[in-house]
Amino acid sequence: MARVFLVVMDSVGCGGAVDADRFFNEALPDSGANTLAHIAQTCAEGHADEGRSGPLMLPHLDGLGLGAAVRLASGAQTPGLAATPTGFWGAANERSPGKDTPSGHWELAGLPVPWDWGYFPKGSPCFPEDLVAKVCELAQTDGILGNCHASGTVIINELGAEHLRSGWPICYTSADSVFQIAAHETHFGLERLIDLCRALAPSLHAMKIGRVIARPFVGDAETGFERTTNRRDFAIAPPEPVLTNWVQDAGGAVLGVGKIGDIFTMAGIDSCTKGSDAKLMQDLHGLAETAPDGSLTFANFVEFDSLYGHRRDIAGYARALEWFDREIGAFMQKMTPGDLLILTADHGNDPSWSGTDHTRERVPVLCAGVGPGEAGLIDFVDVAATAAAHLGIMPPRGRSFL
Ligand SMILES: O=P(O)(O)O[C@H]1O[C@H](CO)[C@@H](O)[C@H]1O
Ligand SMILES: [Mn+2]
Ligand SMILES: [Mn+2]
Repeated sequence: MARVFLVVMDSVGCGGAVDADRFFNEALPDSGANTLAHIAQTCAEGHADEGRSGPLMLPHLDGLGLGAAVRLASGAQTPGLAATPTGFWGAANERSPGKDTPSGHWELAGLPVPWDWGYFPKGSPCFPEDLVAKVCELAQTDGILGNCHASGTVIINELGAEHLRSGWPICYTSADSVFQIAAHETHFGLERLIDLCRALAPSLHAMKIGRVIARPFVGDAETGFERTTNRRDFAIAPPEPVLTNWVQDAGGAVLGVGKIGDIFTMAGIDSCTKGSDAKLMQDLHGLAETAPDGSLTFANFVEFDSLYGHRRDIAGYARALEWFDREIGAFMQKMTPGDLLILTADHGNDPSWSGTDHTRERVPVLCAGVGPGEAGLIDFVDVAATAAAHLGIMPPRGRSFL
């Protein structure tokens, strides 16, 4: 019996990317950004004690080789992460010209991004007039709000009241190839927001903008505004078959957990569950019991990134890692002979860094169900090749490191 559980810890990078100097947060290059090392160092200094305390405690992940992977990737100090690995571990470098979620996931699934993504310039307005006109026509509004680079939680608090008054959608972007629309779930309407994003997506994809994202929120000016989990992403489809297709074509079931369905536009995916990370973790535990022989379970846990990395919340990120570590320890107890668990990440999002955008970093690659052993410094596509080879599939790209 062979099964693969490929689990992406969104944004849990480990520094050391060879081209970090070509990626930026505000005006600062990402060289030196290191999500895991900087969290571990801040925890050890006693400066990340909200809702937790002391050095970063990740016994299961560190036991597989997390600290060793950080040190290999970047040479950084990893206080608290000092175990001798019992898993099969390494660190992977990304080649795609992008440090966002689709770039990372496509490449982990065997397809480096074959084009340059489109981006919107800094400043305001940042969107072309014809795009703004199209939004207004589809939304039936006289204008849009935002029209700039922004953090999603900041901009709804700045413009939420104005949005309720005018009814105009809040449109913003980031350092990633995204066009995001925030709108109130009841005042603007959730379905209306999702329909608007769906209708806009083809024109934005033609500009090589990777995703149109609906960002619904609730609340009012007095109590404050808060995003809901009803986010929807309309992404460009991968232009070539990826790991999910390889497995499906070989007759295996492909079970998505979390954003995976959106990221791959359901290409090669039989079913996908959604919800908070806590709910997704229950789904993952359930799949340990039910995923069939020959299957790929492909999961993404996004809250490291969306709740803590972009918000530059070091203590929150540490809490999320410690929760995940406990859960993954319980998951490993449920694994049966022939199961391969691969834990990795899609990019960095160093919560100690300047700005609010992702950071270009290597990512840890940790395997349970095999080992112990060392994969060394590998490429993102080798993750796909390893997963495929474990299921008896000859990978068209990459090299299995097992
Ligand atoms: O600030 P928020 O809205 O969370 O946006 C973040 O989420 C986007 C999509 O994942 C990224 O491009 C980043 O800018
Ligand atoms: Mn991501
Ligand atoms: Mn992100």
